[in-house]
Amino acid sequence: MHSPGYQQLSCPPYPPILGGKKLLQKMPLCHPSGATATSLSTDVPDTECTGRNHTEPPQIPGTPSDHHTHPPGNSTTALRYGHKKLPQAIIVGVKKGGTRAVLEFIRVHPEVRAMGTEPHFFDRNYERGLDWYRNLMPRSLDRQITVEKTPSYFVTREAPRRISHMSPRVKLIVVVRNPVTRAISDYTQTLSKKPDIPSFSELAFHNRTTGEVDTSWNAIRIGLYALHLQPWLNHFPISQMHFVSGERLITDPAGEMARVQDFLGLKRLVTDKHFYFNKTKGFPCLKKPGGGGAPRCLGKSKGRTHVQINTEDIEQLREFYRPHNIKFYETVGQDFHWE
Ligand SMILES: Nc1ncnc2c1ncn2[C@@H]1O[C@H](COP(=O)(O)OS(=O)(=O)O)[C@@H](OP(=O)(O)O)[C@H]1O
Repeated sequence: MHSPGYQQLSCPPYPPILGGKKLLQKMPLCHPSGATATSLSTDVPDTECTGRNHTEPPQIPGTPSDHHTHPPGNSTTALRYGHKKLPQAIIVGVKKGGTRAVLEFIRVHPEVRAMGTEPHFFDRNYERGLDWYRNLMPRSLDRQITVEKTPSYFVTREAPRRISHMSPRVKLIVVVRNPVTRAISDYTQTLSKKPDIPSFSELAFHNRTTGEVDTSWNAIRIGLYALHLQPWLNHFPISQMHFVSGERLITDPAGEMARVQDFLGLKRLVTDKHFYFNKTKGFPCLKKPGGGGAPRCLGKSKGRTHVQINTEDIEQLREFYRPHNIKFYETVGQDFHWE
């Protein structure tokens, strides 16, 4: 996890919120003390190392530090001679899909510069303007592309219009995962912060006996991918969107990242040589390039043990999502095999 300094928050505690479901909706995020932004996400590049502690320093927008990036060979050059650009590619979703893994893996590429934290510009900070947004980005050389990730964009109604207004040619990456597993992952995360919330089943179903699913609960609603995709298609051709399988990202990270690099028009430099399977974590992790130093796994909040949910509930949710999944597969022309 992050260092204590990273976790220190400068805003007051939230007022008590009544009702379990509200507790599970996204609340405005506090920011690390000293940050000038009010709503940068706490989903930071919380990579952990095998062998030594490798916590990254806090990101303070607008300061000329290089912690936005991992150090590929030419990052120093980019820092000295580069300039801040609006992103040419954005990982727009989905929450708990595997977005941090894609960002950390793609930023290994020497032609990629990435912002480490989530700026939440197109949902929470839009009124701050494009100059504010650009200033958050790391410096990059002309040939390098700038990438950011904010998974809540995918379910933000205004985001497609706002993003296309910024740049109609921006490339969009969506990391999708079985919506049932995604919902359980989302709930597990909330439960870890608020242990007193109602059970998953109480929140997921209006009526447990009839199996009527409560689509107003965010953890369920986010998984209606076909629904959320429609507004994007009013602003972007589907060819400008790339869908990463959150499942394959775990079983074959190099394969998924090859497709991401192709989509971004990058040479396939992030390959199977960069990954190893960490048995303790149960996930692929990054090898340290050149063999020196420690390898890097994502942090403890990535790859949590999920809350146990009874099989009938899971089966009912699978049934519920099936037609939505099929519509999604048809729209994107790809079968993710979530049945
Ligand atoms: N290599 C690797 N290491 C660790 N975790 C990995 C990896 N690849 C994918 N994942 C999956 O990423 C899930 C978290 O998704 P996100 O990063 O999108 O979460 S967040 O929305 O930013 O909070 C996280 O979900 P949980 O397993 O539920 O914790 C992981 O399953």
